[in-house]
Amino acid sequence: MSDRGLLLVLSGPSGVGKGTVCKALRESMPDLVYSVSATTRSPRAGEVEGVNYFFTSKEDFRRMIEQDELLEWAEYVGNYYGTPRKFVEETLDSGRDVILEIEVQGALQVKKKFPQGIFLFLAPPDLAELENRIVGRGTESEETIRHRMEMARTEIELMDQYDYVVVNDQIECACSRIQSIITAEHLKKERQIHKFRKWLKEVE
Ligand SMILES: Nc1ncnc2c1ncn2[C@@H]1O[C@H](COP(=O)(O)OP(=O)(O)OP(=O)(O)O)[C@@H](O)[C@H]1O
Ligand SMILES: Nc1nc2c(ncn2[C@@H]2O[C@H](COP(=O)(O)O)[C@@H](O)[C@H]2O)c(=O)[nH]1
Repeated sequence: MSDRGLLLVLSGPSGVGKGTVCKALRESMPDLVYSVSATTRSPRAGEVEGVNYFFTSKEDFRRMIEQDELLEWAEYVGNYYGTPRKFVEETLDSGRDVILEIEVQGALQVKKKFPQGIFLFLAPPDLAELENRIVGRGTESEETIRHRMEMARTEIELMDQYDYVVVNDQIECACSRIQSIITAEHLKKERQIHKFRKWLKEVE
């Protein structure tokens, strides 16, 4: 039993609002550390290297896979996305909580390797609203939107593999639901550590 930080995995279909909710959450919980992913996708207008993503060539991404530098990775709608392992492990070891904002295939890989993580599925109020949000963001071509919506139907079927499903109806509500979950998980962990220390004393 250790005092490592909590690993939080925020996942869900494209356009549901993961990035938006995660930003609001980090503003209200400034100690929460965001894991910046690597991707082979091209930057969108306004995206900054090392802040939004580490923008990487396919060749470098393959090298990272071969050298086991990624905690998880997935091919999603024609691009690769992955979580740099070392940063996550070092941050958790330092006792701080880390949040990953990743798609579903990757989240389920993390769950296998790291079952003590907290897995949150951010769900849209309904599919029509999800499509409105992806279209409204104005970053994707019609073909990519179609492909991401197809992925969304499969992803939503996997939501019962998560610890929590949080509906993103309103940003502030979704954010405060996640904050309550994090607080409850911290209390749970403290109780477990307390019980473990008590047990250690008894066997000493
Ligand atoms: N609760 C909400 N109500 C209305 N619009 C929202 C809500 N949450 C997010 N949005 C809007 O939906 C769009 C998609 O949000 P966002 O980019 O955060 O989604 P995402 O899940 O991170 O997408 P992706 O997986 O493609 O990166 C944005 O334009 C955002 O402003
Ligand atoms: N499996 C992973 N998925 C990731 C990671 N970083 C981001 N993502 C997810 O990919 C899709 C598409 O992202 P976009 O920025 O092109 O819209 C989205 O669901 C992201 O959350 C990662 O490291 N691993």
